[in-house]
Amino acid sequence: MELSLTQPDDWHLHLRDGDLLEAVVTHSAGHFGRAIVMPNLKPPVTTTAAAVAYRESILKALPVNSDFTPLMTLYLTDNTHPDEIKLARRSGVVFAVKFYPAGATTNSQDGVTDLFGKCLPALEEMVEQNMPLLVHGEATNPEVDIFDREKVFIDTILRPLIQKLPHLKVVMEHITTQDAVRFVESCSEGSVAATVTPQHLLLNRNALFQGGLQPHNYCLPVLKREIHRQAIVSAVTSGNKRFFLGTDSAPHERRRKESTCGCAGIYNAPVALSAYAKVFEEAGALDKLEAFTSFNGPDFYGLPRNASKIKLIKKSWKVPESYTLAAGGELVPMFAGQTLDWFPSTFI
Ligand SMILES: NC(=O)N[C@@H](CC(=O)O)C(=O)O
Ligand SMILES: [Zn+2]
Ligand SMILES: [Zn+2]
Repeated sequence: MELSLTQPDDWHLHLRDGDLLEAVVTHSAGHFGRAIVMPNLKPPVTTTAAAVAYRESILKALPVNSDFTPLMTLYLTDNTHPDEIKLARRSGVVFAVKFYPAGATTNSQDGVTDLFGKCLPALEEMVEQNMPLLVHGEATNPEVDIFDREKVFIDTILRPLIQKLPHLKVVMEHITTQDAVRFVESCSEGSVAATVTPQHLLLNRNALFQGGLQPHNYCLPVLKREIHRQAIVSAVTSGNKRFFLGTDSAPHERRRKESTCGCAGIYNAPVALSAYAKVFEEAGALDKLEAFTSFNGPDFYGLPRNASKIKLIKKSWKVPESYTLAAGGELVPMFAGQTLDWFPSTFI
């Protein structure tokens, strides 16, 4: 059996820079037509000039003949000036602005400390420019239980934000809870949407502790209870246009994952399409897969759907145990060493 799909895009991707960029970009470019590239580098991509330069280095790292298109983002800070948003829109290469609450996740130290106090002028300009705000939706108050951070963020930041700026386009990234599903479903289509990762569709929090601590299953927002996983699966397989593919593929070297203070992030780019196909197949909803992978994202962003197609072939393949980096070191992918059922062929 095989499926032919309009070429998918990845609406949430970490490509990093330097050696890591060289190592990972081929995996994303092999399957996806475009990707929204996250700006949480060190230092973060806070200006259009930096986004343009980062885009150049991504294009340089691509295999020859690849027509993969990176869609760049700006990293919102307390000091982002509305003029920077205008510049971003005018550049034609920046497609969204990313809101990291300061301290919420990897490289978020320079993120926002007070959205309503500091960022309203920039957000109002984003409404003007029809520039989406992409949100890492977790409360950062250390007293909030880590498993409740998404829900508390919705109640304290996201709902008030949408009430204040109903015309702001918002993507709640990597949703992990039934609360987020309900919230997104309650908002108007075309103004609020969500991306969903393979790990939050296929794993629950038991996967963090199965047979011992499993650092390669650690990402933020952290995996949740089974009821939440099921709610997210129902949402994406229902065909609701508000949900679309965003892998959140977030490579960290093995030594940084297998460490006394391990980094958050799962490297899933090599397995993402196989993993999504598994979710839809198990839900008996393969007919809804293409909208999730290839239609809902571009429709939300107001971009054309891709013209080319890819094939997913139903045959077993073994995920490599690791990928070796040119400069030494390794990346361990999601489902390392395991067998998956759907094999993504290159473009047809
Ligand atoms: N998801 C993660 O656990 N990590 C991401 C950051 C993010 O998307 O929050 C990273 O950049 O490593
Ligand atoms: Zn995030
Ligand atoms: Zn991410």
